[in-house]
Amino acid sequence: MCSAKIIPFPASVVATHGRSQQQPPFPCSALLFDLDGTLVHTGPDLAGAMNHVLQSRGLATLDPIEVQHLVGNGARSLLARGFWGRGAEAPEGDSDFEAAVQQFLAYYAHHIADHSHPYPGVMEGLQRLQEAGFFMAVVTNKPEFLAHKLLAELNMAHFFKVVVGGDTLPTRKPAPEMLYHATVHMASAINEAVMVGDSDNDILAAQRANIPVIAVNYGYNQHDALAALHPDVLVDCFGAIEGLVVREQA
Ligand SMILES: O=C(O)COP(=O)(O)O
Ligand SMILES: [Mg+2]
Repeated sequence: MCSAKIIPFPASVVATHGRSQQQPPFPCSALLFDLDGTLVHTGPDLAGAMNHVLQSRGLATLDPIEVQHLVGNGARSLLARGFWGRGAEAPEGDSDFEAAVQQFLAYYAHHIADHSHPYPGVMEGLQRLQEAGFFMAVVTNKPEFLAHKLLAELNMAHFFKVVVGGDTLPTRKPAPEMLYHATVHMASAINEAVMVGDSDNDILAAQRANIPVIAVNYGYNQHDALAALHPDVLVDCFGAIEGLVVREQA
């Protein structure tokens, strides 16, 4: 059984983001979905590409579970964390690192859907949400070409009117611009949108855009860490989402 838990906003969140708690179901026309850890379990293929790069350089490989906890800030950041540990930043102007990034991207692009698959209930849930008339977008920190490739290989591309990647704009999540961009390209408005994601970046981006955010705890971040960021609702499976949104008529 799916469950959805409303996370009460403390005064600090209200003061910082200027928004009082909204109660679901949220009236909206647009749903903005994070990709890795929310729609698709990509961890094993990301780990495969990471370990390919590490191995080719004679370095120790990483446990795939460890790699998936490093996902969420794009490919360069993932690789930097794989090389130097959690919290590491991708260096600028380091030609060796840039060569490793290209090696990672090339390998990952060829193996992007070897093991990756939508989480349980995602395909059916997206189908019902589309039939209910929601406009849907993917808003991911993954490079845009990889997001398109993954969605095409998993037969998911037809659900989405727009895909915004980590390199589509000069900024990426947790900045809110990707969310604005997605709604503009769906002929919707930001105040008619709800974000769904599995990480701090998704929750913060939604709070900065002043829109409701539903966090999922089956992805790459733990329940308690997510709850501490005060998403509006925290769910433990994708099927809970359709009970939390209601299609707003224009
Ligand atoms: O960091 C990535 O490559 C993608 O992460 P996201 O889809 O969870 O934004
Ligand atoms: Mg994610």
